[in-house]
Amino acid sequence: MKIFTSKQIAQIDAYSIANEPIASIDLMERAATQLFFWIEKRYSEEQNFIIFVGSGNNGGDGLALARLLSEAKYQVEVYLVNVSQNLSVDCQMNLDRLKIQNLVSIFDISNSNDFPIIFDDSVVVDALLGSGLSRILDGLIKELVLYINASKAEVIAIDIPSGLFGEDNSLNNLNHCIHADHTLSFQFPKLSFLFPENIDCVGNWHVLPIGLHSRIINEMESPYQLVDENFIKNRLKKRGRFSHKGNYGHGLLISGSYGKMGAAILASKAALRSGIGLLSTHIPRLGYDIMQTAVPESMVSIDRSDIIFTEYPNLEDFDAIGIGPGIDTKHNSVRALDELIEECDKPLVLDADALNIIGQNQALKERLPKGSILTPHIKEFERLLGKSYGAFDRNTKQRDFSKKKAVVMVLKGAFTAITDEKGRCYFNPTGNPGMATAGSGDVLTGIILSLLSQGYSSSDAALIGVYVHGLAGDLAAEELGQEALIAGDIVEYLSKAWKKLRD
Ligand SMILES: NC(=O)C1=CN([C@@H]2O[C@H](COP(=O)(O)OP(=O)(O)OC[C@H]3O[C@@H](n4cnc5c(N)ncnc54)[C@H](OP(=O)(O)O)[C@@H]3O)[C@@H](O)[C@H]2O)[C@H](O)CC1
Ligand SMILES: [K+]
Repeated sequence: MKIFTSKQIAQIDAYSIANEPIASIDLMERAATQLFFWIEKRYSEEQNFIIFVGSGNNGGDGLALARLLSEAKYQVEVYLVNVSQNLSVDCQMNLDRLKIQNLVSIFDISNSNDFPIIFDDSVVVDALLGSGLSRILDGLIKELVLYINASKAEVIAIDIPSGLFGEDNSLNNLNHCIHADHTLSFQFPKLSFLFPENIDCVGNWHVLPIGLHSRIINEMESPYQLVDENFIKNRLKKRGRFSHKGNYGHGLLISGSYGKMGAAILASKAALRSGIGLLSTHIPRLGYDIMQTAVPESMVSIDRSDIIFTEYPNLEDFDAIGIGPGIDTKHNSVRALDELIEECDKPLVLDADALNIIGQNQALKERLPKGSILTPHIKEFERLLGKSYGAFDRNTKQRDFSKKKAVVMVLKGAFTAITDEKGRCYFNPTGNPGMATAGSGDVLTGIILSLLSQGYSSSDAALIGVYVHGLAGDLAAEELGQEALIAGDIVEYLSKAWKKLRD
């Protein structure tokens, strides 16, 4: 699913109104009806709703919802905060309709003495401001937002939590935005919902389709996309009946150091559980017995050093290379990585300590082979590209870097962001907080190495790898719970995850 900016969504609205065609008041009614259906499924008629309404079309949605809820016998009170004095045309029309219906008490809020008592068991609907937000909140509306946030009542935000921008919240104070339990967003999620730092504002978000025009949605370009299962399934290659292990590539994984052999084991197992034909794992000498015992399916390449990575085998023999998990950042490893980056003309995935080394040696960053995949978490990302003002800024940096260096970058976290050499950004929906556990990243590196070795392009290897890694984590968490989940479980559940994708 493409993700559009608030400006683009306004254009899509206008196009739909002109070309469906549909009157804007009827589009608002359609939106409010979808809100009503969502609420009706979850709350009994005894539930009382306090709906806070602003002066724009977001407020109009709230007023139309108030009418539909009261018609269905829900208890509803409406509080109108006439922030900019003039109501939008459709907001005014819905206010008039609500007054004519005469079932709902409507109160004005002109100062903080007018704020109602919010009981813990009320449900608050936030229809103060939507995508028309043009500046950060201040004055009465900020006070009201703080007041709502201090209550224990459940909060449902319409379209977007009031005060939150659809894209860039770098200069925003997130404490001054509504903290919703649920956000009901029309047709598309907003870009800002996909940035982990906004999670307290957005809560659980749900997309409500309102039938915006498909032609404009198909034609309008966006660099942002939210991945789904079909998107991934369509990228999978068939495994032919007559194929043999030579068809699925030979990968080289450079991983592990004294005390960190677990990283090499996890990444190797993950590669082998993701369809690779042959795997060689290059490890320091003292890890030999451990590796041969724990992962007999992998061949072993031994470093001259007992404890760290200082050299690598002839790269000619391999289809792809993965380097980083547990290699440490000692002087000789830095030198060996430097040499490898200089020489490597094979698809390459760099993770963990390989990224830390590059972060400390910025010249290496300039020499990354085109098509390389970098898989940092946020700390590693900052070491590579510096601090950011916020998630949007960070995402822009990531896209720019991918484009400038023609590399794929995977910023790991909730909604892992994958950027490609065209500056496009794909957000991954799978995964859960239980996967924030030691070794989880090593597993991802193994999966991506496996896919690269099988001949997938860098961007497909990253997209499929991140998706299946998250899916395996989700399937594992379903059975084991998030707390108990360890990286080895992600490896164990890869088989179920791949099967699900092959169904
Ligand atoms: N997506 C869809 O297809 C549909 C969306 N709908 C709903 O419409 C809103 C967007 O409505 P819009 O009227 O454009 O915007 P808002 O309701 O957010 O409000 C705009 C007014 O608020 C003022 N404003 C802006 N920022 C602030 C602020 N910080 N403090 C106070 N007031 C503010 C703004 O004033 P300006 O001075 O900036 O002009 C406007 O007066 C969307 O979110 C959906 O909920 C449709 O119902 C159906 C289709
Ligand atoms: K809102």
